[in-house]
Order: sequence, then structure tokens, then C-alpha cells
Amino acid sequence: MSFAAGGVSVEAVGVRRAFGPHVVLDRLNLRVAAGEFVAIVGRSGSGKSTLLRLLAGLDQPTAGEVRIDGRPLAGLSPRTRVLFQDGRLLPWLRVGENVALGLDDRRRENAARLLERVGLATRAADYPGVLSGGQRQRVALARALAAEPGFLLFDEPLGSLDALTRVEMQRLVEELWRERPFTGVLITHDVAEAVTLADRVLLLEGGGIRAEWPVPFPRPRATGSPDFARLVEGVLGRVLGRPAQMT
Ligand SMILES: Nc1ncnc2c1ncn2[C@@H]1O[C@H](COP(=O)(O)OP(=O)(O)OP(=O)(O)O)[C@@H](O)[C@H]1O
Repeated sequence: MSFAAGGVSVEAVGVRRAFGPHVVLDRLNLRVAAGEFVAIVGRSGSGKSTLLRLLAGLDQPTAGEVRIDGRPLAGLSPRTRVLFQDGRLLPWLRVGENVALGLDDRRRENAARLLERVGLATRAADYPGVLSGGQRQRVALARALAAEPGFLLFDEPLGSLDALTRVEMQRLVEELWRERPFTGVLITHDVAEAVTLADRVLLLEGGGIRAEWPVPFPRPRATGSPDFARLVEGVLGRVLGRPAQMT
């Protein structure tokens, strides 16, 4: 299946992950359709990163199964990329080399195009260390997308950015997702960010997905609208444990 086909489907079926006696996820079920963008929110310690690692194939469930396009996932999938908070660029390689690392010739062309698309073509010869945090994240985004992933996981990637850079990155992620659809799962503490980017927001609580909010607003989203604020408030109220006010 090619990139343009819109990504892979992702499922977690009856997933349990325990660390010794400590059960973090239990009988968790989740389905993300090919090309869909889902955000997972939850309190600190609810197991968001644990779930992300399982979906990425970086960790194995104690019981249950993760499936990509219906096939059980065993280890890293070549179609999956993860965008981490720190970007994880290799400091000894130039920006252009970081983006093109490990790619075949055709995807190397993608790499150059994507670096331009994220506004950093002129920085290709620089080392990551001289870039700002936001620039490094844009390079990491270009690198992830150059590999033509069917599934892109975002592990709080914008958490350390200042508010303006963060809004810019959110727009960029959305634009790139619309241009070249992939299946996206965003892990975030930021409910407004979840509602800005996702087709659906899921709440992870008590080891499973406990609530779900479809986001009905057309893109790009008017984040200043009363409807947007109401949905953010509804989700936030539920995350923090006030009576559910489902929208
Ligand atoms: N390798 C591990 N060994 C033991 N316990 C672990 C391990 N990884 C995670 N845990 C535990 O699992 C629980 C969930 O952790 P996790 O990092 O998934 O939560 P989170 O929702 O991502 O939290 P935060 O939002 O604070 O990053 C925590 O109690 C944590 O201590």
C-alpha cells in the first residue's frame, strides 16, 4: 500500500500491559481507521506513553494484540514513525543528512521537498545544535514524513515549545496531514491541541479508553469559536473528573 492510500488501520484488542504487579492497561480496545487522526488525552500516569510504545511496536503487551492493517504487530513496523518531544535528531549529522538518513533515492527527494515545506531548506547544511527547539521539531517532522509513514505517532511533540511556535507547528502538522494523509495518533496533555488536530479525542483512564468525543468542526479549525471552547471545556471537565458533560 502506498503513502497516498491514506495510511494504515490500527487496532488494539484486549490489550493488557503490566509491570510486575502494577497493571497499567487492561482489556484496552481501540480502533483507528486508515487516514484518521486521533488524540489520546489522560491524566499524568494514566498510561499514555505505555500505550504509544505498544502501538509503535516498541514494547509488547502482556496480553492482547496490536494490529496494523489487520495483522498482528510483532516488533517495529517499517510503516510507523514516532515524533518524540525532543525530536531525537542526530547531533553529528547536518539537518539535510538527518532528514534523508536511511532513505532510498526516491524518498531522498521527498526529504529535500519536505525540508523546504517546513521552511528550513536554507538550513540543510547546519547542525541541529544551532537550531531553535521549534526548528528542530520541524526538522523531525520532515524526517518522519520523508519516510512516507502509514502511521505517525506523536508523543507530546509540541510540549516544550512556546505558545506561538506551538500554534505554528499545529498548523503545519495539520496541513501536511491533509496534503499526504497518514494515520495519526497524538498523545497530549493539552486538550485544546487535541481538539485542534484530531478527528476524535479519546480519554485514557483506569487502564482503558473510557470516553470519546468526535470533533465535528471543519478544518482548519476556528479555535476561538464558542463551540470549540465548549468542547474543550467538556473534555477537560471529564478528564479532571467533574461530571461528564458530553457534547
Ligand atoms: N518500564 C516501566 N516499568 C515499570 N513501570 C512503568 C514502566 N513504564 C511505565 N510504568 C508505569 O506505568 C504507569 C503509566 O506510565 P506512563 O508513562 O505510560 O503514563 P503517562 O500517562 O504517559 O504519564 P505522563 O502524562 O505523566 O507522561 C506509571 O505508573 C509508570 O510508573
